[in-house]
Amino acid sequence: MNARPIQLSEHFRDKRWSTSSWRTKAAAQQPVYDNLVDLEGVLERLRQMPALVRSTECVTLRQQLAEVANGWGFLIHAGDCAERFTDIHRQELTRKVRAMGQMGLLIQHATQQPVVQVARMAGQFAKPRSQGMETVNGVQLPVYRGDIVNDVTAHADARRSDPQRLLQAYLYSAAVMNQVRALSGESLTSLGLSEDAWHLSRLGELTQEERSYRHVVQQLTTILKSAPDGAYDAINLYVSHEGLHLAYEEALTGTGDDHHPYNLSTHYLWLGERTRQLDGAHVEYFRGIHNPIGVKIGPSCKPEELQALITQLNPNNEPGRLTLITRFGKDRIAQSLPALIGAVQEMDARVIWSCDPMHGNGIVSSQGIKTRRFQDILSEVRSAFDIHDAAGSRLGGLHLECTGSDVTECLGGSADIQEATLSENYTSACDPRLNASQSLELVFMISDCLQRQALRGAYQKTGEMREIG
Ligand SMILES: O=C[C@H](O)[C@H](O)COP(=O)(O)O
Ligand SMILES: C=C(OP(=O)(O)O)C(=O)O
Ligand SMILES: [Mn+2]
Repeated sequence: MNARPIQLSEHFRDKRWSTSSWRTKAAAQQPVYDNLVDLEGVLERLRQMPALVRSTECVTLRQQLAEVANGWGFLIHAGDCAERFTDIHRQELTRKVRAMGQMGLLIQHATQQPVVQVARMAGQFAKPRSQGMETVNGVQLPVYRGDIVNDVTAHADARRSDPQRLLQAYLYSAAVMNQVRALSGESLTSLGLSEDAWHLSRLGELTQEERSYRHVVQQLTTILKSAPDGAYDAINLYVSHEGLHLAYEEALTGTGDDHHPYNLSTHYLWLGERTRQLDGAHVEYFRGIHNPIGVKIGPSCKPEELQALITQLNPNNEPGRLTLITRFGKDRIAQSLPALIGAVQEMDARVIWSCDPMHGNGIVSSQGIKTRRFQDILSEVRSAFDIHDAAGSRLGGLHLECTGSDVTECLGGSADIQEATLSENYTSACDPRLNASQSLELVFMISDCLQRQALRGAYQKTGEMREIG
């Protein structure tokens, strides 16, 4: 079905876009550099650097996402809150790719539909912050803004914005991308899917839920054993990051094979909750690139504002171009989401709805550590499914902060992480991530919602109608 173009306001139609037109607008959350000559030198070097992705890969991802927007398939978008240069480590990367693949397999098993996997990886180095300054041990310091800007160490020198980090971020992204590409097309099984990798050995006294998780893993293991190598579990991972540091993004924007502008440092970019001002520099940059994009939507977003954002970011109403990533918090989703769904339905906008159950559920432990409760995260995802179902809409994606190793950053889950043990292996430099077992558990615990949705009647696969269930 061809989507109806959305009416662009005159205000917008008149404006010419270029890779640098964002510079005429107010840009939130940008670092301040004290040496602009150094900065310009680094940006010039970045402009000469090879692309990290091909525009044709972005087009393929857009096509796969178009299927999801049309009701066929599911998007899993997940990874670190902030990648760190020092965490870029061969085995750690393999664990992250494996965890993504395992979540993908569980979703595919529940829905019997394709899963599109996009990692927050190979460039997720820039962080927007609530405050510009913080006090550590009585000393006022600029906040950490991600490894692309400064260092997390609580010292004035470390917190200075250093332009050389832009080049390092590019080079580390290239190194990560190289490993992602090396694993692409491999079978996930070849990365090792032992009982340990499914975190089965953790389960002690088996509850009903744990028994059925074990059963699903056994089924998957049988399917994987009988399928030809890679037929069911081939790794096909796209990469993404928040398009925050606009000078960096501009330097890595080039012309694609189809002669349109693309950000060639990543397949997919998203616009953050703190930088999606309608008249701001980030929206200006995003509207011109042809990559598939996402935009975070928090409780402050009004229906008319969402409609204006959609109009600016996807004026031709192309399915696969735009994902709305909602992040309200478990207690606010019921109040915020229905009116926004109504706004999207009113304009017949072809978007993917994705749920980020992380960023509205942050809490601080009694020892002052940033954390999130597994139960709150699960509750927001379940509510998102229910609210979309009730409104005749469809939840097409899940957006998580998680990692492939055994960190202790979020509370609860079957690993039962408590406040007292949070500091045992808390390595995130920004927000708390689900560890590998909590991630698999979360995805498993929404299998019923995924299944119900997949069986819920008619859906549209590009060009044809099919009935299931
Ligand atoms: O990842 C998201 C934001 O950068 C993060 O939640 C901001 O954290 P802050 O409120 O500690 O600045
Ligand atoms: C900054 C982030 O989220 P949000 O913009 O939703 O706060 C993030 O995804 O890490
Ligand atoms: Mn985050």
